[in-house]
Amino acid sequence: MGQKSQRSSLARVQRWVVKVGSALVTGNGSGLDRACISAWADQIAGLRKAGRQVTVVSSGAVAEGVKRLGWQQRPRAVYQLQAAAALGQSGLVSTWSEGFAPHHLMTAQVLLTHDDLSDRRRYLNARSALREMLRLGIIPIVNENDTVVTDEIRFGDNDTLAALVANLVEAQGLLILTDQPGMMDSDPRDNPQAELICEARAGDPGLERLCGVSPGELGRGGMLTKVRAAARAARSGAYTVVADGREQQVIEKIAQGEADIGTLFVPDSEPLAARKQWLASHLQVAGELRLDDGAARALREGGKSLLPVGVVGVKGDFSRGDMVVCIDSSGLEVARGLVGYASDEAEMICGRASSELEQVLGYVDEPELIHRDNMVVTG
Ligand SMILES: Nc1ncnc2c1ncn2[C@@H]1O[C@H](COP(=O)(O)OP(=O)(O)O)[C@@H](O)[C@H]1O
Ligand SMILES: N[C@@H](CCC(=O)OP(=O)(O)O)C(=O)O
Repeated sequence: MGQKSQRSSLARVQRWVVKVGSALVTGNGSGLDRACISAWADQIAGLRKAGRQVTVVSSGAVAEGVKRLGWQQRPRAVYQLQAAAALGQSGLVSTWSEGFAPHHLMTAQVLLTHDDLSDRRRYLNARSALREMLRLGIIPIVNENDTVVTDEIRFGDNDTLAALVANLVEAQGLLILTDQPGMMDSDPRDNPQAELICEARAGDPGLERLCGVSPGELGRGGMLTKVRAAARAARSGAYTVVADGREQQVIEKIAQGEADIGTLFVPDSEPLAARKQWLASHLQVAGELRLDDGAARALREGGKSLLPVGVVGVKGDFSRGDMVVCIDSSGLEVARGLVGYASDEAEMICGRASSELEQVLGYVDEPELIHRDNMVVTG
């Protein structure tokens, strides 16, 4: 596929994660840039209005805290960074909230540590809380919980955090806004002649060599963490775009699939295949569905969705969207996937025809218990 068609796929992305770096958010450390934040909020509100979901990952807590304290430079001591982050974060989140207020959109502060995404229970909590916020039309404003992190549980940079959030909410697009037009063929701070790379393959090992060694004065990761974030986001099938957050209507243009803006990192495999791979290896299992022989065969041989009628037993306490394993009558795993109904609902509808769901539950979310797009056959 050519560049144009890949770009135009961005116009179909329904769920975005938009990450903005410290230098941008704080006008290069001179204090929260209300005009920029409000302009991004306007564009994100436009996406919401069109029925698209957006999670914001915003850096800038430390830079803003340092500015408010009147310190001349970023401190090194962890306790000073933590104090600065706590101070800056409250200003950061209230400025985002003011930006969305004219659009009557509510924001919610979400502070995460690495542990939250590596521990199964906390991972599921973070996932269901974020998905519920998106469902309710709230804009989550995510940052690392800098005030409590120690080195072992630190993401370290928000590019990594944003990619993990993209995996978590199953975003199809990750937009990383920074202070450069995109990824250049060398670090523009060392080489003013550096040229923009319009499109690259996410995960291409050659890309890392084109990244300068250190970030800007306020940033944490530089381009290297953005390139790695693109590779990570691609594992769940997401496109990544790195672009200049100061460019007029940047979010809108990218979400419309406009070419010639920023760098597009294209996932290696088709989004669905990548997502299935990720499903198979990255999510913790929350429950189990026992299938009858017909259903086990339909999944293994027919590539079909799992319908409630083929399920004979439900184990575990899970919510809609959680990962469950499907087991055949001899206890062997057949498949795993994201379940369409919570465990109490699944118990009520198992063994029933899809046409009976409304009568049993009083509503129908979808006729399948696990849609084939959300499932990977494992045995
Ligand atoms: N190949 C490259 N293309 C663009 N920027 C690069 C490249 N290599 C290194 N950089 C540096 O990365 C910086 C952006 O990263 P960083 O300072 O961490 O910003 P942010 O706060 O947006 O995350 C740029 O200002 C640039 O100097
Ligand atoms: N959590 C930190 C951000 C760290 C970070 O990654 O910054 P950046 O490289 O500017 O995205 C803060 O809010 O200050």
